[in-house]
Amino acid sequence: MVFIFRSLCAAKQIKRPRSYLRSKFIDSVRLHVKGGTGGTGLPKYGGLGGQGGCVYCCGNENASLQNILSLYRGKTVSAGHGEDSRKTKIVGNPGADLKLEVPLGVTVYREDGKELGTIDKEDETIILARGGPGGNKENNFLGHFGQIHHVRLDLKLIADIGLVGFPNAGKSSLLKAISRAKPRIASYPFTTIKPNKGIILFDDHRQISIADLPGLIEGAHVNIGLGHKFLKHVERTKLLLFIADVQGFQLSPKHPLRSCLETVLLLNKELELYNPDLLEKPAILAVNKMDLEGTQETYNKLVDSYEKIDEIIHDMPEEIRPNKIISFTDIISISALKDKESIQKLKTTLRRRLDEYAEENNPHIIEPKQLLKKSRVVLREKGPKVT
Ligand SMILES: Nc1nc2c(ncn2[C@@H]2O[C@H](COP(=O)(O)OP(=O)(O)OP(=O)(O)O)[C@@H](O)[C@H]2O)c(=O)[nH]1
Repeated sequence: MVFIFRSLCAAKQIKRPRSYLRSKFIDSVRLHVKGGTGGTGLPKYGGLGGQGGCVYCCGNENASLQNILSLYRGKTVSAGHGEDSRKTKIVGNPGADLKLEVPLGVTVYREDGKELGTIDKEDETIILARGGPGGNKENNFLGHFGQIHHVRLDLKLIADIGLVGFPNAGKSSLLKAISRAKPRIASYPFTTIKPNKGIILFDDHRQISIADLPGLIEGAHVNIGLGHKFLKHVERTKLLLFIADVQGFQLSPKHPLRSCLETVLLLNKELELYNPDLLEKPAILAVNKMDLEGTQETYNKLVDSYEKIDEIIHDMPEEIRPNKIISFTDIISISALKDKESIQKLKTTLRRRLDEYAEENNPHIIEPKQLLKKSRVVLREKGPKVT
């Protein structure tokens, strides 16, 4: 009997997924938060009870939602109670606040769906539950309970560039070649199971962040694979970098082999089905694995097809035809593994396009010469008049 039990356990052990598969990326956490109760006042001497502490969250680039979950799973996150007023200490001390450090990009929602705010910068703070007021004349010297809420912390990665591609296209290889990230690379699809973020460094110390979003496959909109689970992370990126294998993509032997053009159209369609607004973002297409033989011809054909895409799209089968076609600002051929020059070219293009995007979207960024001109005009209009 014991033998059978042990062998069953052993069998179970073998079936356990590998450690990297078990290490989950957590991008949403629910918490029960409770502000501290206010301390009791002392009516005889007019003594005031201390205010209850607050629970709040604060932005920290190095924090993760995993940490919060491991600390507070199944527990109530409570701040300290306010101190009662005593004869020797007529004004009670306030209760201790409780600070939760959260990664940048976290949006906080209350149980009623109300959005409390988003943390985009280091040290930005949102109060999750306020402490109750301490006892005073107005409340008959009885301290009040603090607020109690169920809140959801929802993380959307903040990265300048979102890397979008089907499995095995070479996303991890590109991320490794272009940035300092060390993603897992293997010759079989679905190696990447959680988003990876890397930083592209330039010689003049400019840094651009890039996020690799796994799990996107043909049919993700009907929840095949990881579905659209990670696509929410694309929403906050400024630019989309599509990556496609020049040889095309086949999900499994049961599925049709998609050509490179079909792959890009399918990616386009999956994004459209998730959120059509994503198609408005500037996008660049990188065609990967160009070191393989006979790929130049396929690449040339793809570029030609994209030039007259509005004409040929009607001949495409409906399952791969998007309603709106993304217009790529650039189509670049690369080899993430073997051609450093192509990666450098891609890096420069990404930077140029991001700079253009910043200029268009941030009117506060202006050239020094323009700034001087502007301030002269203001001075002439509003400055002291010389008579
Ligand atoms: N010949 C060639 N092979 C490449 C190139 N880039 C990536 N590969 C190979 O393609 C396979 C998949 O590469 P990954 O970087 O893991 O692809 P991925 O898109 O991250 O795959 P998932 O993790 O499944 O999403 C690996 O065997 C790589 O060695 C390239 O430029 N040339």
